[in-house]
Amino acid sequence: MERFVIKGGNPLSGRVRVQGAKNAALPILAATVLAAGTYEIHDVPRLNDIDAMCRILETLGAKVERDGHRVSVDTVGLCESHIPDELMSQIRSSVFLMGPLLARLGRVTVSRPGGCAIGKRPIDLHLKGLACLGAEVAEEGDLIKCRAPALTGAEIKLDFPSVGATENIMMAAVCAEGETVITNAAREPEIVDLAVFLNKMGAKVSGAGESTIVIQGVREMHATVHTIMPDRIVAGTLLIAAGATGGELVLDNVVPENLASVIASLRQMGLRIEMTAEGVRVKKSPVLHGIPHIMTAPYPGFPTDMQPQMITLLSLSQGTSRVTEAIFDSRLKHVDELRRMGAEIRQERDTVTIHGVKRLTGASVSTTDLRAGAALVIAALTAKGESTVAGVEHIDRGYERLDELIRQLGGQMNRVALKKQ
Ligand SMILES: CC(=O)N[C@H]1[C@@H](OP(=O)(O)OP(=O)(O)OC[C@H]2O[C@@H](n3ccc(=O)[nH]c3=O)[C@H](O)[C@@H]2O)O[C@H](CO)[C@@H](O)[C@@H]1O
Ligand SMILES: C=C(OP(=O)(O)O)C(=O)O
Repeated sequence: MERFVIKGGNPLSGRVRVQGAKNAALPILAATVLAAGTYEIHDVPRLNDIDAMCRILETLGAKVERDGHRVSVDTVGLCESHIPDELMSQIRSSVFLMGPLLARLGRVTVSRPGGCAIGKRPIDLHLKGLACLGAEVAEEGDLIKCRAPALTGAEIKLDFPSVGATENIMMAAVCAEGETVITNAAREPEIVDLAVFLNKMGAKVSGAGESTIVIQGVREMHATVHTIMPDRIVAGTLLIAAGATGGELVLDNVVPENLASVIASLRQMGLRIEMTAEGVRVKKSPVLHGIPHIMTAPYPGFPTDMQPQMITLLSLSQGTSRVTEAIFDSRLKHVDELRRMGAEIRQERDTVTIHGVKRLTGASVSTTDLRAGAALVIAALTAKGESTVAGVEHIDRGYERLDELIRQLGGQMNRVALKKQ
């Protein structure tokens, strides 16, 4: 086990190329199962979640080779349709293999997926969608067994625009007989990247990025080469880290449109953000102002994955702000930890009211999820004195070597092994 030891007070400044997106790389790696062949995927971030996905692909019979950010996956020998529980429970994205395995092998057996502990995360919409395409879904104890000798296109209206359900259904439908129409689909940019990948494989997916996605089933698909889109959440986290520490950063490999709601909020607070040819630049701002109310929402709304980092920044901004978490039912666990660092935050169910303070104070804090961890790291980078952040393994799920990056930008952050008791 490791923890981060952070000494606050240094502004983060410099230039960074933002990593490829975890939430695009994971479904795209799962999609390699759809057609036998050797895929080459570039800009895959080096993260715990990617390691876990590669282990699952190997367990299914694929060969995976990694060289830095390049991953090659050979799915010719793929034959296994059961993902063991210890692998399923390591990541949320293990669930993405259901659709592609059903399409390729006609069967799949899984248990409940893991992922960040941010509330109840049922998979009913995934299962309903697969059933609409003709899969027989049986729950036996902890196991979910799906069979579908053939999948048939269908009209599927999602009760909520779930990112994972949209992706799973898209992957199951690409080889189904006939047309599938997904309405109330999620519109996240990672869904567009997945659709681009599937279309390079020979699929016919249109409308990704909009609420209605239409998929014409095809008989044959093939392996391809792809570069993963930039990680909008990592970019947003770094913008907030620069703003909170009073630094100036240039971020390359950013698609500013994908961050529109975050950039709009940061500008409203007084941060100066400019577009560059490669991405964005954030400049020092003398004063930051609170925001009356931010509510998380499906894309293009304010992302739930940026909510914890935003609460840290608002804790250091003048005036009173409110934030409502409307996507997950237990994603405010960082609030207690930020209070221990001197933040003035009151919580009422899923809404927090924040009274900005001038400075936070170093403390020993701990995280049980990825973005809450990022929020605590940012808080520690601004705080007076030293902080320790435990739960580093959660942060490593989504941020590639965050400690090295922060040091490169002038912050004082070290990874320290916890002594065995
Ligand atoms: C690997 C990945 O891409 N993870 C992202 C994905 O997670 P994930 O795909 O799990 O998120 P969803 O969009 O599915 O979940 C959103 C909401 O829908 C509910 N729900 C979802 C599925 C279902 O079958 N039934 C159901 O009720 C969830 O409990 C949650 O309240 O989108 C989330 C919302 O933007 C992000 O926070 C995660 O970073
Ligand atoms: C919640 C997240 O990830 P996951 O869905 O993989 O748990 C996240 O990336 O913030």
